[in-house]
Amino acid sequence: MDQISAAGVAYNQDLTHKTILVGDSGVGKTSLLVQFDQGKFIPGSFSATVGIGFTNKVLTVDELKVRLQIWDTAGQERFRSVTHAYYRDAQALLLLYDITSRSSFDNTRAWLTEIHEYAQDDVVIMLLGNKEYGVIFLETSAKTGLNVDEAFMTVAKELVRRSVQLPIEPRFHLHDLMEPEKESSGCCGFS
Ligand SMILES: Nc1nc2c(ncn2[C@@H]2O[C@H](COP(=O)(O)OP(=O)(O)OP(=O)(O)O)[C@@H](O)[C@H]2O)c(=O)[nH]1
Repeated sequence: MDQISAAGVAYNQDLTHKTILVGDSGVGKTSLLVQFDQGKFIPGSFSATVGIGFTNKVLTVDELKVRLQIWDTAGQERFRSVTHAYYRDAQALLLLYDITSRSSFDNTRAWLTEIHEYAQDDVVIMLLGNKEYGVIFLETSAKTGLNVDEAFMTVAKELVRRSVQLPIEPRFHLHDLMEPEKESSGCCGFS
């Protein structure tokens, strides 16, 4: 039955939205889902997903419960035909690439071609750049203005954060240089 959110949106909370993670092997699909589901990252040796499995998550959007059934697929080429079979029922697809791997980004074009071929026309598609270089990362569009303000604001915030964390302190204090106070002889004091 439809529920009305605080924002006046009618939405059936009983619906489960099939959401699929796709992308090259090793881009981090399983790791992303584990992080989202369990809030942890297990570094170490990479074991490629074989087959397909799902995790259920319920999110709250404007006070509405949104049920996601998130499928983690195997990125290896030999499992591709299995993955295609799942595209048809998907309401959302998260296409991952690894920002440290150029080939995984180049291959997103082929992934999108497959998505357009096998998935529903109105599927929600999100491109995600996973992993990190230890630098701030944002994608922008000078055309649409996407993240343009955010890019400069993010840098400005980081500059402020660093200056707050690392205040410029004098390396020594004046009183460290002064001779220890001599015992007052009483001869020269002011009274
Ligand atoms: N540094 C770093 N390593 C990551 C990140 N995400 C995943 N990894 C590592 O990348 C390797 C591959 O991650 P997986 O999550 O198994 O990749 P996958 O996309 O599920 O791979 P397939 O199952 O073969 O499709 C593992 O060694 C992870 O620990 C990340 O955000 N940062």
